[in-house]
Amino acid sequence: MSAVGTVGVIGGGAWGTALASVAARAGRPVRLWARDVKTVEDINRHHENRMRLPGVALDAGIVATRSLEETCAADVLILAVPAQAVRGVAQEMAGVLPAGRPVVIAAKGIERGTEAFMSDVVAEALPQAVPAVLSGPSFADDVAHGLPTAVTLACADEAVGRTLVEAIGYSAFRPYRSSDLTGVQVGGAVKNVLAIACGVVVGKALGASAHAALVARGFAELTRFGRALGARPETLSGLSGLGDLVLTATSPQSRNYSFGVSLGRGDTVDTILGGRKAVTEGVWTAPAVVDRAAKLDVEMPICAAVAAVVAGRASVDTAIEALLSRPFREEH
Ligand SMILES: NC(=O)C1=CN([C@@H]2O[C@H](COP(=O)(O)OP(=O)(O)OC[C@H]3O[C@@H](n4cnc5c(N)ncnc54)[C@H](O)[C@@H]3O)[C@@H](O)[C@H]2O)C=CC1
Ligand SMILES: O=C(CO)COP(=O)(O)O
Repeated sequence: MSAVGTVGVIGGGAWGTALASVAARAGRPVRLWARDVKTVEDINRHHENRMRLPGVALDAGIVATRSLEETCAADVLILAVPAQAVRGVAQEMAGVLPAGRPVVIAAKGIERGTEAFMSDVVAEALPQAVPAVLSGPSFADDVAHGLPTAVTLACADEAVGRTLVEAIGYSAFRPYRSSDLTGVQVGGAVKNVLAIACGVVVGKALGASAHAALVARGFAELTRFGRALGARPETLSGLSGLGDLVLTATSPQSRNYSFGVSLGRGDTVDTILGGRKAVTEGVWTAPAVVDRAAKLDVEMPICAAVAAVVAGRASVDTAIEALLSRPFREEH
């Protein structure tokens, strides 16, 4: 792959907007596709995404558009819509994306119904793309404000991976290269589900010891699942795995964690989701993780508890009771 000129970002949410800022800071002309007309107007007129990333001044070189074709003409694409929307958007892109273009998947989750990882969804819906995955501990707000961040960027083709790192990396946004797409996606998907569980523990005031235990046992689940899928251990304990779990499972800035805190305080799933515009990926990925893990015969009791609570099959108290009643066992 030759040097990168323009970057096209697909998705006008907080993360797409933050990544557009990153690419602009890395010196790339950026085109950002958003479905929502108000977002497009906002970015072009006011250089701000007031709906999804308020208070962040955007580089005037970022041009927003509703034309997928225009955006897909860029040298590199970043796909930053919510995980459950990736297939539909990728199918739309299929008609306009030139062959051989790298598509960096920035969504974190597993597709419901198929239990597919995002790179598999893209491989099916957008076969002409060269898939890559960007994931790691990185809140959109931090990244957009230029605070230091390190992430993992995985691509099976090493040369393309290097070019992508050069295309979007700059001093405060540091992508580490990897070829382990599976491992990177396992971390990004599972940590959101575990962050909900950790939020519940905090919302119910079960104590810092319980919170730490849940992070560690959650990481054991994430690792078991990843190993069964062929992920590399060093990926799971790296930025996109343990790194992102630590961030998301402990910070009120996280939408998944704060969703869990509200659940723990007694709010219902419908009330919490009804009151927020931003996506809470763990809610949608929890059942997909559990179904995929069952097929692999991998035990994931914390993820199963979250899936049961969000589906209304168990109350928070019943789910906690069930976890605390499990037999004692060897630690692994
Ligand atoms: N916000 C963050 O700090 C980070 C988010 N991510 C991931 O990025 C993905 C997107 O998240 P955010 O941008 O934060 O969400 P958001 O809730 O801020 O925005 C979602 C955007 O997607 C658009 N959208 C929804 N369905 C769509 C569809 N079918 N077609 C086109 N556009 C659609 C919405 O209009 C909205 O602009 C998620 O998978 C999330 O886990 C990853 C790292 C950090
Ligand atoms: O993925 C993220 C940070 O790395 C964002 O987490 P939330 O979606 O929970 O806010």
